[in-house]
Amino acid sequence: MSSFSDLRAKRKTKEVGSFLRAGGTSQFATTNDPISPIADAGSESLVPTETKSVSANSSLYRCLPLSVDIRVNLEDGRGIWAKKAFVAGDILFITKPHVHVLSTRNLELFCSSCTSSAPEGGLKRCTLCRVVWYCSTQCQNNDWSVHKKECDALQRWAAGAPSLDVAIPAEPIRCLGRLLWMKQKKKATSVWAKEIEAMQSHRTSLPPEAVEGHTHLAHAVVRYLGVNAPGELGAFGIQTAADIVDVVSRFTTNSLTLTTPSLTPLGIAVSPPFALINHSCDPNAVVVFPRASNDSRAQEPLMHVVAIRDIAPDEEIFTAYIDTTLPKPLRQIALRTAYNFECKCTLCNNEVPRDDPREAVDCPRSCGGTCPLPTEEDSPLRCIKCKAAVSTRGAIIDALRVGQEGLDKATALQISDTPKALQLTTNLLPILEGAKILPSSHPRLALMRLHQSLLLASFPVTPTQDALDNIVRTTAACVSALTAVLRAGHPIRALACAELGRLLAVDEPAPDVSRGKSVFPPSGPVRLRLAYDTLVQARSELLIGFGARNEGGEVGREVREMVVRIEKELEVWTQRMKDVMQDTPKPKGSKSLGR
Ligand SMILES: C[S@@+](CC[C@H](N)C(=O)[O-])C[C@H]1O[C@@H](n2cnc3c(N)ncnc32)[C@H](O)[C@@H]1O
Repeated sequence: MSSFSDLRAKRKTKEVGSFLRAGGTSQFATTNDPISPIADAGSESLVPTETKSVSANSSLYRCLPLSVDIRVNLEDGRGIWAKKAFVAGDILFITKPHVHVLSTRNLELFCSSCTSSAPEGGLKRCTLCRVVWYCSTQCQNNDWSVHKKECDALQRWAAGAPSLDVAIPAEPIRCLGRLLWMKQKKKATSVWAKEIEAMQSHRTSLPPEAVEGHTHLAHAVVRYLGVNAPGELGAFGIQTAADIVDVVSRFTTNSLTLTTPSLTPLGIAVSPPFALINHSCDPNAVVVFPRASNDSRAQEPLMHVVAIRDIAPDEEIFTAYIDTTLPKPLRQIALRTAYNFECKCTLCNNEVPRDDPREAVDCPRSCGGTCPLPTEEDSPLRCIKCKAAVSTRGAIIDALRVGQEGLDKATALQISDTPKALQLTTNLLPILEGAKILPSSHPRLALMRLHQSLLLASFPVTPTQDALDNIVRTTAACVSALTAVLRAGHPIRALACAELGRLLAVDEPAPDVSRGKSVFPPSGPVRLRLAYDTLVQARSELLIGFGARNEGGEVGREVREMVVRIEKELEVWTQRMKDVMQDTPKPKGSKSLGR
């Protein structure tokens, strides 16, 4: 079994300590925008009328395999479509982002080039800017052609910073800086630059609040580049104010979150081929950075787009830009503000499925049915199944409000003041439970997931059986709630299941074998058997979410090793039991079995 020291070693940095991460399931990082006719590879303007294939005359996006193509339609602009059938776990395509940067707090923990965590000898810092770190000389050399510009800019920025906490520019500024330096180096006529230029911009339809944000970002980027006069921006292909707004809008609409193989956010990436994929709240594909065993370290980060359900030929491929565990009203707000569109996916189009587990309370008579969450202007609430009236509408609305406020506060405090954040989640969860809000509904599920990650982050050095059982129970509750809202094989659900298996396999400080099977979590060999079954289930889901050909990615391979180890332990245990049975003297008159 795993020991606590193993568990703690895993948690040494909060980044790699857990298979789980709190928060959303967003694949895109930031955003904003609507649909404009888009120039294809040969800069031929396409006016979208009906769904139309554009890949035949395209010289761009060479990394896309023949099994998919780019089509354009009025509803959502360009998108990627399947040309053949795929099954869940198939890798649709693999690509390296055109640019990526680490978020500031990860700069010292991961290699800025290949994004691996520190090797045994530690990372080496660039001695000039003292901001970026590399795992090897090879990675430093690979990055130098862009970093040499970035290095000067980082030094200039630090010299002009009024205080230490703003001595490093925020990641959107650094990412846009790298994008523009690379564009300058590759030349505007390169395929690389044309792919960046072809990404969708929402410049002409930005809402006023987005314009303000874009303007701030544009000013900061210009300062970071060290540009003194507008004319100097011509070197980056920027001639007018509209051009710079386009650059920022393309970035915010199309950038995505760079993650570890276990989905912990690492920074931001921009990949034009991946940015062709449209959104659905019930996606058929995901993007992951799984570190396949055959991917070379120097090539990383490599993003893999993986089918999480079977996809038929001529079906559009969708990923989710936002957290799909959120209820429809919150998903719609997130998509409108960040991506400028109204989602009409299968999940949003259904006039809110009245029993959507993302937004429901239990039946007041506990008949097994549910009632949709109340809103201020709703008519009387009734259980969908037995029609019992809910008399606690005011209390539910209060619990939802308090839960959301507390979630925002605890999320903001999770790193700077973990104990306070944990106190908040501990106090809030019973309020939501008391109001009968389903564990899979918002904000209860988000609070539970945050609570779980805070428990893990503050796991005692020598935990008691109670502390271990408590985190196992919380993780099991998260798995069960995620199972209600995410399909089997979704990477978040798969990781949660792997985390539960791993925790169940941790050595118990004080096993109580008399506990019985009906108590959760069980103890002793029953617990070990449950750990085994949970890890086997996790592995089958990881093989989908992180790609079957990738063996479920780095986490899938780790889980397989755990399964093999536990299998051996179970064998030893069974053998010991047999030995004990054989050594036990038989009561007089009893017949031996098998004779
Ligand atoms: C990352 S881009 C996706 C590719 C984009 N359609 C294109 O033509 O380049 C994101 C933008 O595509 C559009 N989009 C994506 N999914 C959509 C959907 N489900 N419905 C409508 N528009 C969508 C929105 O304008 C969004 O801001």
